[in-house]
Amino acid sequence: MATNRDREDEQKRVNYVIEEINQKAEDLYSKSKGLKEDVIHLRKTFWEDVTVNLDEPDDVIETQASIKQQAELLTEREQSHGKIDEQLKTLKRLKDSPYFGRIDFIESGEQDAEQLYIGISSLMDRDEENFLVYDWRAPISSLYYDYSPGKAAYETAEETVTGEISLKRQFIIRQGLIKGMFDTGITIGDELLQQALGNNASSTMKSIVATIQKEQNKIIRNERSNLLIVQGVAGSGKTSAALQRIAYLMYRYREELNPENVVMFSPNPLFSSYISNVLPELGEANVRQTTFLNYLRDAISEKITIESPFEQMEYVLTGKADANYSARMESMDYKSSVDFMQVLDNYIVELEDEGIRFKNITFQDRILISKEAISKYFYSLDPAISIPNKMEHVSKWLLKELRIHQEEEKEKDWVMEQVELLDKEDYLQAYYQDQDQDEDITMEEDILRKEIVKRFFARIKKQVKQYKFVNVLATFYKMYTDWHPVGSVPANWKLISNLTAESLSKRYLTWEDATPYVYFRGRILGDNSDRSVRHLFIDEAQDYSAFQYAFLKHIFPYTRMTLLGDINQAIYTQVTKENPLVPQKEVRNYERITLTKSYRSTKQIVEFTSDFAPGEELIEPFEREGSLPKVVQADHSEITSMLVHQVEKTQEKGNETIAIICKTLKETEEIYNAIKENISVTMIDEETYSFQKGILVLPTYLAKGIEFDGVIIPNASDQFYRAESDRTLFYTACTRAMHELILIVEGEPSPFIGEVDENKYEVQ
Ligand SMILES: Nc1ncnc2c1ncn2[C@@H]1O[C@H](COP(=O)(O)OP(=O)(O)OP(=O)(O)O)[C@@H](O)[C@H]1O
Repeated sequence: MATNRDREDEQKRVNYVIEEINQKAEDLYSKSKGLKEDVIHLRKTFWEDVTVNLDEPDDVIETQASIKQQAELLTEREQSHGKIDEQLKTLKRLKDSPYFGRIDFIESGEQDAEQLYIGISSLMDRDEENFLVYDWRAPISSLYYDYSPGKAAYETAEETVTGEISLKRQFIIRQGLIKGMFDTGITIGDELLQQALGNNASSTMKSIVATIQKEQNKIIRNERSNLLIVQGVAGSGKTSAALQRIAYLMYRYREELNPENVVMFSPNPLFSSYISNVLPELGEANVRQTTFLNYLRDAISEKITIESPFEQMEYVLTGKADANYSARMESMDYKSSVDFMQVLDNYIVELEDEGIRFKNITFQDRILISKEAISKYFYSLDPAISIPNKMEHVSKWLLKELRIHQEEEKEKDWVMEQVELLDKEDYLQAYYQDQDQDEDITMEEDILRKEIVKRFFARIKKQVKQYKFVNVLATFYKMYTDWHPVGSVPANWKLISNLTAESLSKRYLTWEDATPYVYFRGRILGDNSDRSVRHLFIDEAQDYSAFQYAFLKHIFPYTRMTLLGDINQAIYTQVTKENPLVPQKEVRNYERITLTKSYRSTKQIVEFTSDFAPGEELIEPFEREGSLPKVVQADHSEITSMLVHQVEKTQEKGNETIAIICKTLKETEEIYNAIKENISVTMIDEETYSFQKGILVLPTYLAKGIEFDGVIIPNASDQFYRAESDRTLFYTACTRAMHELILIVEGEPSPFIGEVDENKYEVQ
């Protein structure tokens, strides 16, 4: 146990460190000021210090060299200034809270313990001799996360260092003052973690560096695996681990990795903004964050509408009355499988001989090069050439043909009409430009005609370079109208084909067709496989289909992947089959880490939700006490007033953010309209990018990955959550709660509540 004396000593050290920080900051500041003045001066006098002489070729070269030298000097000063700015920012962060942990470590063979203080960034003393603070990502800092006092070891690049930890101490330091200090024994739990988890939810996620747990540390520091699969129960810190892992990798590979090399797929835009503070809080820039939907939208770059996964979900949940419901469900199932990729591949093989659709190249409503001619040229090429390479040949051929057309167009009457519309400046510019390029052309009119046609053809040429002459959508459409896959197809294949063709004819891709289409497009036009991406993180990985995984592997063949998810929260039921989170033989060369401890919710909530969790995985609560979940019975007429009453009661207990989580968007809108007159409430939909503390109403699929102080399920009756397929939704909704969970039931409660041991909740 730390004594008062210890605390005084520690505060003295904090004061000393802050003094050092102040001193360093001051030194840096004056250096920075000097540099800033240098930069301003250099910019002002740039030309004065350059010798400009353009008389002779040699002089020109000398002038260039002189400019280059001056520019380099300026860049170097600017960069140093930028670096100092970064250092000053880090010092500012350290000044508030220089560190959060201390380890006393006696290395094997040594006599004395070394005191290591651990914080978000490393800090040397003024003389740059001793570490006052170690960066939490330094190899030695892993001691703090992996061990309690006693025997311990850590890995460096060269060796394993063994020894003994004689003291492990945690701190809460704010504004330079120690607010809390705990010594961790072998058996004592993590008090800092207790405190952190007991706080209210915030509208943005926080970093967890002070309290990373051993299992999480394995994920964060994993450097071996090309594919790291993390199956973790709800609230086990998967997203947190992913973000600290990014910060770790950025530190570890600082020289080679920059934020553009790391991509993170998030479940929805709200989630993206929810997590966007973590990396900056750790002193790192945010990496490329997107949703898979947006990624596909960008990849298509055509005027085609893509259904969002949420719209698909809404259909699955509310579209049962549709006559084509079962066919569509079958279609989703079929198109989510890897087998479907094989179907596309078979179709593509046939396209090598015939069937690719092209578009006419037109100009002013005249066909310059017909689609038939393009097709003929395409299929006359050597069959051994791949389809995308043939496209390249076609593109080059078209550009050549266009040049001939351009020559012909030049002589036509419309060109002269356009020449007359040119303003004076364009006129002169065109004249001089062409004179520079081609001295033979002396006739002014000819020059201007040429310029006009060039301008008009520029757009067509650009489109040809982008392979816009290929009608990918029509070729894809034909797969459903003029072709039949070999092998087994779903029973409703005819109907599925008709439905798909119908939506394609409206330039609409359902979510289940979107990835297959992007894959197909890439196989025809050439994939723009993104080699700049070195690390791909996929959060909520249980919601991706086997097809989508196969596609991602195809697009990012050399990228290291970290998949994080929870099979219990697989709300898109058709995708769980063949999901990499489910252990299986086929996935090779991967490492799998399982997280079983749930940190988000109180022990009472975790014990309640575990009883109806869909899977068999072990779920362990973190020992944080709270009140029992409440099941509140209400008549139809009093549902709204009961909901409002429960919200108010939950607020009175000090909970700031309360989410009313509904099954569908339809239900969300109904509830929102019913209560908005009575309380101040915000509705969250697919377009919502951020939220404030307060009362929110939203569908489960948008609450994914996020947490709230209190959660109220407004319709936890068997009418809403009965089917087995509702289980993951219900589980996901309930596990969003940190401190309070209330379920309102009209009539019979959901059978999932019936599966819970009766003394794990309270009935009202
Ligand atoms: N080591 C830790 N220290 C402090 N807080 C933690 C730790 N691990 C997890 N938490 C907290 O637990 C909560 C859940 O973490 P996170 O959202 O990362 O879990 P998750 O596994 O992604 O959850 P889910 O799958 O349910 O969305 C967060 O509030 C997070 O800050």
